[in-house]
Amino acid sequence: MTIAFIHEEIPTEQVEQREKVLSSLTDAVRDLVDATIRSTVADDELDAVRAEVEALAARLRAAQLPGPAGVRYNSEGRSWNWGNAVVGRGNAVAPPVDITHDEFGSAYAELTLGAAYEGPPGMVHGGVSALLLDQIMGETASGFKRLTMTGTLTLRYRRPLPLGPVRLEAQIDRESGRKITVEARIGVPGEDAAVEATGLFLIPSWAPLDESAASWSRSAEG
Ligand SMILES: CCCCC/C=C\C/C=C\C/C=C\C/C=C\CCCC(=O)SCCNC(=O)CCNC(=O)[C@H](O)C(C)(C)COP(=O)(O)OP(=O)(O)OC[C@H]1O[C@@H](n2cnc3c(N)ncnc32)[C@H](O)[C@@H]1OP(=O)(O)O
Repeated sequence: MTIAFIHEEIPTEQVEQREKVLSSLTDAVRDLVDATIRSTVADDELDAVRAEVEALAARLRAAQLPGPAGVRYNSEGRSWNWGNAVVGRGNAVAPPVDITHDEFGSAYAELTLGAAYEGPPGMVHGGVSALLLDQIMGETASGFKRLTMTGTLTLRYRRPLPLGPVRLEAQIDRESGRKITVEARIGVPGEDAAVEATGLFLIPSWAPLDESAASWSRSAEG
């Protein structure tokens, strides 16, 4: 197994320009996903749209990475993970979340979950809540200054969470050596939590305890 960050020497300004353009495309694709789920147009119209979508995919495939997007960084300390399943700016499958880190050890996010994230009728899928919680908790544990991986995630689903606006909050509860315990919750803004989470995040034994991003390019062999 190898976990490696990719050093790519692209100026930050260029990364940010690309990210802006890519994010707009991603938003449009998310809208396409929502429109597809909720469309009631006739079957032949669905078929005509499919043909156009296939043509668009072919245009994007004109130049492709050989595999997933990975996590990349430049020597100015800018990193980008556009394929990430939760926060990837190029990933329309990812919920539209933007996490704010208050200070080291605490974070929050507010977003709206639409039809693409449904589990029980009209409710957020429990796995989507877990996905969002795992990410905000992982980022909180890491603080972007050390590599952390989810070891154990415990969730308590207290009440159904309706689709619509949601708020996530996370904070570090305690730390001991390579173990960081994070508490988090997701719910309707201003209401009691729908899901409460406790997670044990681990700094892998092969990773430094605290290090700047640049040296995380080393690999784990195991
Ligand atoms: C180049 C720079 C780029 C810059 C990028 C900037 C930022 C990007 C970086 C980070 C991003 C920020 C945040 C991350 C955001 C989101 C998080 C996403 C989270 C994930 O999506 S992540 C995928 C799911 N996750 C896994 O894929 C883990 C698979 N697994 C392993 O990789 C190993 O298993 C590991 C590493 C967990 C442990 O391995 P290890 O060798 O380090 O530790 P070892 O086994 O020796 O155990 C030492 C002590 O931990 C205890 N322990 C071990 N495992 C435990 C467990 N699972 N639960 C509870 N306790 C556990 C033992 O019981 C012992 O305890 P004691 O010392 O008390 O005996």
